[in-house]
Amino acid sequence: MDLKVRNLSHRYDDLEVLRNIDLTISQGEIVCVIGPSGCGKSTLLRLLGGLERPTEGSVMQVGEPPAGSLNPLTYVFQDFALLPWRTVEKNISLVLEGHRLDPAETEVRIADVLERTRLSDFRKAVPKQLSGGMKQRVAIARALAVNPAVLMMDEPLSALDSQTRELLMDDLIDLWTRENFTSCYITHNLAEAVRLGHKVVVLSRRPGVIREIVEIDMPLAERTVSNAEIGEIQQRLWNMMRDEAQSADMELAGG
Ligand SMILES: Nc1ncnc2c1ncn2[C@@H]1O[C@H](COP(=O)(O)OP(=O)(O)OP(=O)(O)O)[C@@H](O)[C@H]1O
Repeated sequence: MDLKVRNLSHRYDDLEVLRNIDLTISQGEIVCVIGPSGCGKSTLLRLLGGLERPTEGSVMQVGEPPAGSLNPLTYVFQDFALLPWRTVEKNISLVLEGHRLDPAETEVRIADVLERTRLSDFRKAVPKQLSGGMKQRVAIARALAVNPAVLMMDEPLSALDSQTRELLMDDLIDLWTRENFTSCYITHNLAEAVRLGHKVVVLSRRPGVIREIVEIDMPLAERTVSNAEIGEIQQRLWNMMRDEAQSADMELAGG
C-alpha cells in the first residue's frame, strides 16, 4: 500500500502550519521528514495517519494493506508509551485485544514480533527492567504486531543516548533489509535521516512547505557512519536547513 498526499495544507485557527504538501510514500520505502522546530513535522504525521483531518487537500491510501493487517497505519513515539505494569508480551498483546483473534493467533503474532525484534528472552520482563533502547524495541515490536502497511515513526530515537541510537538504527536497518517495511519517519537528526531514508523530505520553517525531496540511492546496509557520500548528503541537508533552523529557533525563543 502507498500513501499519497495531495496538495495538503493545514492550519490551527490563525496559525498556518503546512502548505501545499505533495508527497508519496511508496510501499517498501522509508521516507524521512526533517525540518526546523515547529515547522509541522508531527502535524504532518498525524494527518497522514488520519488522526486529524487536513484543512485542505487529501491523504489517500492506495492499494491493499498486507495480508493479516489489523491496522494499516501504526505509530511509534519518542516516549515508548508502554504500560509500566504490563510485561513485554502483555504490552504487545494490548494492541491485539479488541480484534477478536483466537488465543493461538495472538500467541503466534507475539512470538513472531518478539523474534523479529530479538526480544524473545525478554517477554516476561516489565518496562522498568529494560533500558531505554529495549523499551523502544518493545514499542516497535508492538507496532509490528498489527502488521501495519506503514509504520509512522515520530522521533523514535530522540529520547535515547547516542550509542543506543546507533544500535537501534542498526536494528531498524537490519529489520528493513529483511522485511522492506514502509515508514514515514520524522526526525530532527540529520544523521538518522541519511542512514535510514530512501527519501529525505526537507520542510521549510512554518508554514512548512517542501523545499526539496532528496533521494538517496544507496542500500541502507552500506550507509555506515564513515561513508563519505552519506556524509556529503548530510552536509548538503544541513546547508539547506541551517538558516531556516536558526530563524525558527529565534522565533520560538522570542515566544
Ligand atoms: N493541536 C494543536 N493546536 C494548535 N496548535 C498546534 C497543535 N498542534 C501543533 N500546533 C502548532 O503547530 C506548529 C507545528 O507543530 P508540530 O508539532 O507539528 O511541529 P514539529 O515540526 O513537529 O515541531 P518539533 O520539531 O519542535 O517537534 C507549532 O507551532 C505547534 O505549536
